[in-house]
This record gives sequence, structure tokens and C-alpha cells, in this order.
Amino acid sequence: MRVIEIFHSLQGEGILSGTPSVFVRLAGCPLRCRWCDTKYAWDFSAGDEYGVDDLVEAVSKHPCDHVVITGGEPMVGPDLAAREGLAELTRRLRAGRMHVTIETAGRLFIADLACDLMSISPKMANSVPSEPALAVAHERQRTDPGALAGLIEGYPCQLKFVVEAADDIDEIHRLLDRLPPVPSNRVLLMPQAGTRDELLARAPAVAQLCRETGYRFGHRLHVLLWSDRRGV
Ligand SMILES: C[S@@+](CC[C@H](N)C(=O)[O-])C[C@H]1O[C@@H](n2cnc3c(N)ncnc32)[C@H](O)[C@@H]1O
Ligand SMILES: Nc1nc2[nH]cc(C(=O)O)c2c(=O)[nH]1
Ligand code: SF4
Ligand SMILES: [Mg+2]
Repeated sequence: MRVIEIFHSLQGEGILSGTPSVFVRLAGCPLRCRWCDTKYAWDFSAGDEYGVDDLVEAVSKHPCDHVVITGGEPMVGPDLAAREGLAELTRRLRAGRMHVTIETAGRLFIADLACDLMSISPKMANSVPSEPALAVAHERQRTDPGALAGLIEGYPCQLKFVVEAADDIDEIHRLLDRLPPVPSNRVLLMPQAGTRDELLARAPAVAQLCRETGYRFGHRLHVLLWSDRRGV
């Protein structure tokens, strides 16, 4: 598997925000969201090659029982071998008594992952890249209610929607209407913010939207603490 970085930090997002966690960032993402804060992980051939044994050993060096597998898009992977590698990695981490979170846009359903929290961030219209060729690929890739439904029914999950403007909520409601029910405290609205200044500017409107809708506020604790620093 190709790995961009492994680091020990606090989970910055979602219902486990604040939890000390080791992050494994896998290489490659076909979606190329306009505001992605991790563009350095888009290339499938970037980073270093690791076997599952090496990865488990690198993770277990940290004094920590939560692991977050992210990317890039860890659920896509360049080929079948990479997806089987992901399944094997989750099983080995779970066997070592680690709590496993997978961060994914939710474009692909994969069964049999040893995943304690499927952290899904479905991509909405505000994420479409401005370059037309990329936008076409993104439209094709970004939402598949069938895959999302499979993940929601197959795993403990949370849905993290990236919100830029108050009217994003209409599209979120339309998508939720087509999915199996998710409790409102597992639906999070997260400000679109790659820097601390953007977070402070957008958070109040998102907080207000949470009060109006009953959905949960999605933190970006790492952005608050370290702004756009890489590897934290
Ligand atoms: C870099 S992505 C990697 C995992 C997967 N590709 C995904 O999108 O869920 C990790 C998380 O960061 C979020 N994210 C990326 N850029 C962001 C930004 N500018 N503002 C808010 N959230 C962002 C994504 O929506 C996702 O929840
Ligand atoms: N601290 C911290 N928390 C995170 N939660 C999800 C992240 C990600 O990039 O997937 C992330 C990240 O990059 N850093
Ligand atoms: S799906 Fe995730 S990694 Fe891929 S471009 Fe969008 S935010 Fe970035
Ligand atoms: Mg991140």
C-alpha cells in the first residue's frame, strides 16, 4: 500500500474529536474536491510502499489505541490488491485491540472491513472542481446513494457534511431523504475551512444551522489548533 504519512495527533473531526489517534494517510484520490485540504495525497503513486506488517508495526510504535485510516481516498485504492490490503490492515489492527476509524467520501462499498467507525463525508455540489474536465470526473464519482446506503447499514457510522453556505442544507436534506435513517447526532455539519481564519469566519453560521436543524456541529479541532500545518 502507498502511504503518504503516519502521524500521532488528536482526532480533529467528528464524534471522536479530541481523541488521541494515530493517522495512516494512504495515497490517491480520484475526486479532487475544489477545497480539499490534502491535495498532496491525490496522486496514487505518491508516498512510500508499505506492506501490512510494516504498517501495523509503524502504528504500534505510538502509545495510542485509536487509529484513523484516511487519505486521499482509502476506500478506492488503485486496484483490488490495495482494497484487500486495506481489509487485512483493519483486521490486524483490530486484532491488536485498536479502535479503527476509516475516513471516506463513501463512493464505494467494501464489505468485511474491521471498522469501528465508518466516517463518511459525502461530497456535495460545493466540492465540485472549477476546471470542467475535473468537474465531469467528479460528478461521475462523487455520490452513489447505493454505496452510501451499504456503508450506513453495514458499519457503525457518522456522516460529516462540509458546509460552505447556509443553503447547502437543502442538498443535504435531499440526500438524507434517499438514505437509510441516520440519527441526528451522527449527522455533522462541518465548516469548509482549511485555515484557522476560515474556520473562525464560517463556524458561527454553521453553528446556527445546527441549532435550526438539530444536526451536530462538526469540529475541525486540528485546524483550530494548527491551522493548515501538514501532518497533524
Ligand atoms: C482529506 S479527506 C480524506 C478522506 C476522504 N477522502 C474524505 O473526503 O472523506 C478527510 C476529511 O477532510 C474533509 N475536508 C477536506 N478539506 C476540507 C475543507 N477545506 N474544509 C472542511 N473539511 C474538509 C473531508 O470532507 C473529509 O471529511
Ligand atoms: N488531527 C486530524 N484529524 C483528522 N481527522 C480526519 C483527518 C483527515 O485528514 O482525514 C484529520 C487530520 O488530517 N488531522
Ligand atoms: S474526496 Fe477527500 S481526499 Fe479526495 S479530494 Fe475530496 S476531500 Fe480530498
Ligand atoms: Mg485532514
